[in-house]
Amino acid sequence: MSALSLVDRSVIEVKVNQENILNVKNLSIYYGSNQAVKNISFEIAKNDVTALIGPSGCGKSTFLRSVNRMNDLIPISRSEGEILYEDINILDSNINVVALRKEIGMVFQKPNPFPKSIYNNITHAIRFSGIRNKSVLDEIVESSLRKAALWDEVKDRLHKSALSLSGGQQQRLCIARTLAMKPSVLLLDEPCSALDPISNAKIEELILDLKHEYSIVIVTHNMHQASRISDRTAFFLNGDLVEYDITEKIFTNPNEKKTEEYISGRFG
Ligand SMILES: Nc1ncnc2c1ncn2[C@@H]1O[C@H](COP(=O)(O)OP(=O)(O)OP(=O)(O)O)[C@@H](O)[C@H]1O
Repeated sequence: MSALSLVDRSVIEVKVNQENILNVKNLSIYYGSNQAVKNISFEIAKNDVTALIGPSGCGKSTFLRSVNRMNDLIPISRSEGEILYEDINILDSNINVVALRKEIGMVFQKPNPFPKSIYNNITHAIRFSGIRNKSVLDEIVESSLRKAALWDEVKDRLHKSALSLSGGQQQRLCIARTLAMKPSVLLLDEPCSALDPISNAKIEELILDLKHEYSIVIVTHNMHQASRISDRTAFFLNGDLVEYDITEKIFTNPNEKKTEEYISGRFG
């Protein structure tokens, strides 16, 4: 038996005992009559990095947005099925969406800091929720920026505009802003696609660090990125979940021919 297969087995054994944080059951999502996600079911493990891959338009972002109900903002969107988070169906009409988005935070493709200071970007939502004590806010700002690996770069200019930061720093600020809400799940929609290779590497390093504390779901078009940072990978095609498995398996020995064709660059 090769050393690699021994490693694979131990990885799989650990994962089997892992707790799930999200349980997707028979989920379908429509925009008017267009069904963008087709009756998918899978479980997302706690403290894993789960990558969603697949060609453009296959439903990755639609699925990701449904996990913190961002699709609610699109009037023609509707969904069927369930996404269970701690046994609560996120899609229920009586869910407190504001509270849900604190628990399940989202970072978008393009860094979108507020046109405010670095400090105020972090504290904006927290102050809104009623926390005004300066030393508490200072502590949250420092710990969030440290977790996002940005503190050392900005600690001397917290009151400067966030827009003065580089693209990569802005994206880490957006991650820090999300972390400040103390989420348990982080949804990342192509967070590196607008960034240079060095910023990209920093975000990947950060994701690997954050997964000890958070469960992370990331949409990426970058196959190398998915294989470098994720524990499990879900391959979407035309709204179907074609295959979902341990990342190493998907990238070395997928079950489905379509998965193999996609990851080897034959389409998409
Ligand atoms: N706001 C919207 N209104 C109507 N249809 C939409 C909307 N957003 C997405 N769709 C449709 O849903 C389907 C899935 O799109 P989605 O953006 O989820 O795919 P994706 O896999 O994330 O693509 P990409 O990799 O290009 O971001 C596509 O047919 C798309 O046209």
